[in-house]
Amino acid sequence: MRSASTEVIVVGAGLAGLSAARQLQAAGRQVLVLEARDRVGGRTLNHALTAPGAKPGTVVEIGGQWVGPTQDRVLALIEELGLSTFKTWGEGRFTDYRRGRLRQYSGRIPPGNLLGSVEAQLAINRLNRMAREVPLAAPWTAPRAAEWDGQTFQSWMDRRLWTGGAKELIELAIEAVFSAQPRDLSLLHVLFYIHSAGSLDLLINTEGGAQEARIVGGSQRIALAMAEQLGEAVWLNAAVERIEQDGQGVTVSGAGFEVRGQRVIVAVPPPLAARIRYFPLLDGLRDQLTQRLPMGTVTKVNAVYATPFWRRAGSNGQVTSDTGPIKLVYDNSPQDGHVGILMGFIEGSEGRRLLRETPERRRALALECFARYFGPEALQVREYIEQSWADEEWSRGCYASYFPPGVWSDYGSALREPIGRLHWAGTETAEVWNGYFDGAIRSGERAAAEVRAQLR
Ligand SMILES: Cc1cc2nc3c(=O)[nH]c(=O)nc-3n(C[C@H](O)[C@H](O)[C@H](O)COP(=O)(O)OP(=O)(O)OC[C@H]3O[C@@H](n4cnc5c(N)ncnc54)[C@H](O)[C@@H]3O)c2cc1C
Repeated sequence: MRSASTEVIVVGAGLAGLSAARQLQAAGRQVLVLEARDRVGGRTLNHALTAPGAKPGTVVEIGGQWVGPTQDRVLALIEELGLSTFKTWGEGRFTDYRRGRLRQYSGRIPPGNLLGSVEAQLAINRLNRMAREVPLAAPWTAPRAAEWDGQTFQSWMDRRLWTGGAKELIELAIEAVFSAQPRDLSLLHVLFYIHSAGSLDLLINTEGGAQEARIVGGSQRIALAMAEQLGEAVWLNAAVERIEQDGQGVTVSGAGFEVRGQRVIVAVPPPLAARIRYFPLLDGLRDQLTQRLPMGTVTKVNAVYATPFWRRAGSNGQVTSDTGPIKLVYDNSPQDGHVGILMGFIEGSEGRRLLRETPERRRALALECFARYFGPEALQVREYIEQSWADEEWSRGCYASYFPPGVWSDYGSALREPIGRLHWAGTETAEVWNGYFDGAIRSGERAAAEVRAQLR
């Protein structure tokens, strides 16, 4: 039995947990991070390429990867850790595939869909305005919270959007941001998320938005660098099963380990937090909240080629499509482009539909999409990497939890509120950039500040 005693125990070595631990250690506090997996980084994960022609050590991300403007905490952390970023590849024309037609275009508006694009932009402006009315700390106190949390985003689209083109574009944006369908999401949650990021434009744009830049060496380096600084304060293969509070402190345990501390920060996604057993029992409101925060569904596909051949044809590698399973594609090649990588997302309903398919069938369907957008050269793949996040024991979905109708209104107050010696972190608890790296880091720093205020 491995055992230890410390001041603060952090459950989860994702960006939230590691940021919390880092802050506490910097403040001179004793801290121990317990991580279920045999690695740190949670929803960030680098994959070392094995494709012939790939330089040794070249990685591609199979979890989260981008950072962008206004994500100030993650950008500052990247700098503090001595890491750097590079721009997402954007030179060349965009590709749109719709109703069986392939078109390349420059600028932001896909051709042949002018009315739909104009209506979609008006809808985005309207959503941005509505979002500003949602208080980030307490979305359920928005003046129209009852109305907005009483409907799905799909109901709003059905009432407000007239053209098929606008419906398709807005639906694609929702799938891209939440890896869920408009029918799954509360309108209030969509508005909260937009305000949390700043605007829907910031959420969906590459240049000037959340997809603007990548991290040299892969995004998992942020977590790896923090874990290196924390050294022996991070225990891997330590899945927390039980958290027991008493008058003097708290005992956190799992198979083969037990740790005693003063405070605990639980920095795992809400559905995973619900799988830990708590003594005394958590109150019903908190437990029912975590029963109602499902994770999105996404499989991320990276296909490696000898060269980024689409660039020769004037394409920037970015695709929007009405035909799945991959409806969004990016050029994910390494910074120097010595091999080419196309990355596609299988999101929401498409992702759910393919969960029970064989890996061979998923691969065939994914490559069929790349070939549809970039021609038969896209079948000459040197390495194919797919990551299904719903199948991951310690994530059970991605990009993050989402709020169905009514959850913010009836349960929102239980999201961050500490319970005795328990504090809650994780990107799902963030006010700013909820669901993103930046939100995860902010949540960890907020939880660390809460704990510091309690420790004598
Ligand atoms: C495919 C994909 C693409 C994404 N794209 C982006 C992007 O481009 N930009 C962006 O900003 N964000 C992106 N995201 C979201 C981003 O990755 C997350 O918001 C962020 O990494 C969450 O960090 P976290 O620390 O809150 O949670 P996590 O990373 O989930 O960390 C939680 C940790 O807790 C551990 N854990 C769980 N249960 C237990 C337990 N019982 N005991 C011990 N440990 C436990 C887990 O193993 C994990 O390491 C993406 C995510 C995915 C999957």
